[in-house]
Amino acid sequence: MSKDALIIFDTTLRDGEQSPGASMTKDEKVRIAKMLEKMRVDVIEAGFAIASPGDFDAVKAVAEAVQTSRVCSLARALEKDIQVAAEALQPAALGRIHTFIATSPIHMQYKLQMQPEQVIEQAVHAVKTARNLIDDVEFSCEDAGRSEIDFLCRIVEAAIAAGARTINIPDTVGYASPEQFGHTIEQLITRIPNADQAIFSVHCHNDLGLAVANSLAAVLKGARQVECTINGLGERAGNAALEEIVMAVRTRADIYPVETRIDPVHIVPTSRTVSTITGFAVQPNKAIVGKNAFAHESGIHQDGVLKHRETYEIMRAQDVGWHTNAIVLGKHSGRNAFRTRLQELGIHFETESELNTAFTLFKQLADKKHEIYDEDLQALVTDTRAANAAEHFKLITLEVQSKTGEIPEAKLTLSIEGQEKSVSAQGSGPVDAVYKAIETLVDSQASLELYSVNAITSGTDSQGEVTVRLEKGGRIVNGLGADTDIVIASAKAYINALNALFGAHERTHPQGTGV
Ligand SMILES: CC(=O)SCCNC(=O)CCNC(=O)[C@H](O)C(C)(C)COP(=O)(O)OP(=O)(O)OC[C@H]1O[C@@H](n2cnc3c(N)ncnc32)[C@H](O)[C@@H]1OP(=O)(O)O
Ligand SMILES: CC(C)C(=O)C(=O)O
Ligand SMILES: [Mg+2]
Repeated sequence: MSKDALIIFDTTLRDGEQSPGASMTKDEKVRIAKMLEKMRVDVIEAGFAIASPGDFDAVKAVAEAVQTSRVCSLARALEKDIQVAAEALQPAALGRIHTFIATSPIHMQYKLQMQPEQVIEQAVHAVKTARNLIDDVEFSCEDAGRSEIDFLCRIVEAAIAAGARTINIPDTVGYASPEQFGHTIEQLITRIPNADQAIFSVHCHNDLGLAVANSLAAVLKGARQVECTINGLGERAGNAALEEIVMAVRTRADIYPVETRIDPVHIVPTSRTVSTITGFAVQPNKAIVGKNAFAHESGIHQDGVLKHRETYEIMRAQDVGWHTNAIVLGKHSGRNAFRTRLQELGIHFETESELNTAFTLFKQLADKKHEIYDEDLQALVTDTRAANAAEHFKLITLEVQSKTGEIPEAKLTLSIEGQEKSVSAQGSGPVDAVYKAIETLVDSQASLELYSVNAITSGTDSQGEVTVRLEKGGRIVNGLGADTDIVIASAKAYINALNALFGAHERTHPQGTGV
């Protein structure tokens, strides 16, 4: 089936900038415009030239910087707006003036305070004025989503006759529903006698979360330009998201009879740039560009993806500019994902029982911590190996009391060669109390040469990793312990060092003395 071209009109720099707090400088607009050009966006609406001297300069700068995409400026249906837009677009290799006027009864009566006939007259005059200045003129019926169909047919026919080559039908307040909006487009295209002389475009807002659905419904009924923004940025709840439109028509080529020129590999980098410049974070579950859009945490999905990616992915992460999809280890993960990640990290267990111990420890950790990072896994492997080694000393329970103005106290139960022993001790701090309690039971006669704590990853739910170095009679041993509770990590590290000191694998300093 041969496909029609779907023109992608990006208005991140105009409607996107109308989001409160999203305004951009001239240089920022140029930076984003160059990325849009690289992505092969057909039309870039760079701003509303009459809005301010800064926006005039920005439209002009984008017009100078961009060569292969068409650059557009918005203008009310007023001569002065259109003249200023044309002036800003002077340097453009390919320019477009986009003029508009509202067509809904509520806008005409209360905002414009004009009769419908006057609105048609002003629209025609605006289109003619623009056509005298530039070849490519787009006309929009603002609030078309709430306009009467007969009036829309009349004004659009007049605008086409006046020279508009693109007719844009905006759902300005995001009121439309897909079936109804598709029907509106279908009626306009079939009822307007000169409809074949223009490309029909849609511009949908997301007040009911339907911007993309409405745009795609319109495409099915003959719209061949979609106005959209990166990350769905835009007035109020935003506009249709460019990345969703582009990937929907590409992924469901079986449904949509159109194709875009967009190179989707630039989508994620552009999304990030827009987010950084505007300070509007992308929600993690946002389609295509959200951090979780290609991430899998649950074991059944991970197992499926590892066996055959398409079981849970309808697009390739790399196609839209992600480095890769992601298998995120967490409490819902299964053995297949766990084993695969360990293999990628070069960690191999000798026996299935070691892997099982590690998996049990991993699940315990995942209950305490949202996400398990590679560093967590490495610490966990140390713990597993310690847990599987023949141990003299094993931590059974630990309770620490630490209160402002009171001396910290640790109550500890250790298994020493299979026999459980309990003790309490006080210390200058919680860790000191724990170490005194351990020594009361073990009496190792070793001296503590080093105690250090590191957060393994960032965040307050990060694991603390404790390293302890003990020295006895010239023998030096290190112990490691990791836990989300750093006092427990400290106890584990100390006991791990004691096991090394009294076990078969102690490490001796080459000189046999000191550190
Ligand atoms: C749906 C949309 O996204 S439309 C675009 C919205 N974007 C913006 O408004 C951003 C840029 N806007 C601006 O900087 C300013 O509003 C300006 C420079 C355009 C106009 O500023 P002001 O002259 O001070 O007018 P103000 O904004 O207060 O009111 C808008 C005027 O334009 C009129 N108007 C609104 N739309 C149109 C139109 N499409 N064609 C002609 N006149 C229009 C209004 O009726 C009102 O006229 P009035 O002052 O005679 O009552
Ligand atoms: C100016 C027009 C196209 C607009 O942004 C809208 O109606 O939402
Ligand atoms: Mg809009």
